[in-house]
Amino acid sequence: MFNGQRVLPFDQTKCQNSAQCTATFVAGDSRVNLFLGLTTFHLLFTREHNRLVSRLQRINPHWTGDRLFQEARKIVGAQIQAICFREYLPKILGSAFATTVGTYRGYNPTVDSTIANEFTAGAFRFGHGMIQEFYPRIAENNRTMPGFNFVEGTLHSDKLIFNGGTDPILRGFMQTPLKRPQRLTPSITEQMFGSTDLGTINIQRGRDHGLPPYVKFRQLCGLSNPRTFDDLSREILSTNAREALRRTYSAPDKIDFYVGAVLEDPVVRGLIGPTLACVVGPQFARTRDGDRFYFENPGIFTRIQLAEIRRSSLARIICDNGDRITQVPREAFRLGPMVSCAEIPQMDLSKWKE
Ligand code: HEM
Repeated sequence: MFNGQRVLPFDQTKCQNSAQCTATFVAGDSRVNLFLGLTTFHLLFTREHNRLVSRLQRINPHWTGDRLFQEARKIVGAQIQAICFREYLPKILGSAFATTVGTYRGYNPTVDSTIANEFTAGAFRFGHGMIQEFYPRIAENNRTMPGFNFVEGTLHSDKLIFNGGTDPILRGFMQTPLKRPQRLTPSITEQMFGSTDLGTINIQRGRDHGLPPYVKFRQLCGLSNPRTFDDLSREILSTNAREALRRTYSAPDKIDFYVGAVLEDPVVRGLIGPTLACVVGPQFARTRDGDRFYFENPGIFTRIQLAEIRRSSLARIICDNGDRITQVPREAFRLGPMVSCAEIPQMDLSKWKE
């Protein structure tokens, strides 16, 4: 506990004396302090782990500390997978979800679940286009309170601890629409990276990693092979964007994968274009199908426990682990009327009684 909040452990090396002390958290991923939103989600899932441990301890008083830790860890891993495959990916991939991820058919030991270079060095960085310039914060009873510019929210975990905790940030997220189109915002092109910028870094990283050009991915994904920049007009609708490509590249086959891919308009009911969907979807399918511990693989949980995991949701995680959240939209990733947390389904942990 710190300042009345349940927080992560502090990085002691960043606070050797009170005069030069920055509030920096440690977590399983070194990016935990990168952005207040990300820090908030690290906090939520750590709190969920501890919440599950206390509940499971009441249900199974004979379990050892180790057993409680491992069972809670297993459930949180399953909840994250459930949120990823049932709530997040369908919204990112829209109509491409069924064709690129599809239904789960059990563990397949021949599937290589490691991350593809083109996914991490290029495709999944589409998320950089989702970053917004300004994040509103919303207090209890829907009162607005000062929000923060993206850059103010980076590497500033102190703002979480001393400035209202998780809830105003979470309410702001749940009630702010996505940015469209998802172009890189000035914070990350002009402010955060000194003389370079995140778009440039992504392009250069793709080249470092030897990613083939955008047109090669189009071919692999069954799209047309463009001879002119206007041949891209089915996927890149904006004439301004095609004009900018024409000014920047000598020919369509010179376009960097990252640039062409993020300029595509989204697939039906999705948020990314067809070339990105064709790299992102199959990656998640392999991550799932080649994972013996994927939560829906028979034998990982009992059938009754699995039914409970399927009742979990990001909205429920927010209700249970925010500082004092009482209302959420039914689906945390979708704008909608705020309903009482009492209306959000929750797991019945008595199914873990032994
Ligand atoms: C919160 C704001 C974010 C910031 C400031 C940020 C910044 C960065 C930076 C500096 C890198 C390293 C680039 C390099 O050296 O190649 C990176 C990598 C990456 N980012 Fe982001 N990012 C953010 C959000 C996101 C989001 C929302 C996504 C996806 C949905 C994403 C996906 C990735 C991926 C896949 C990599 C490559 C990771 C790896 O190869 O290990 N990022 N990001």
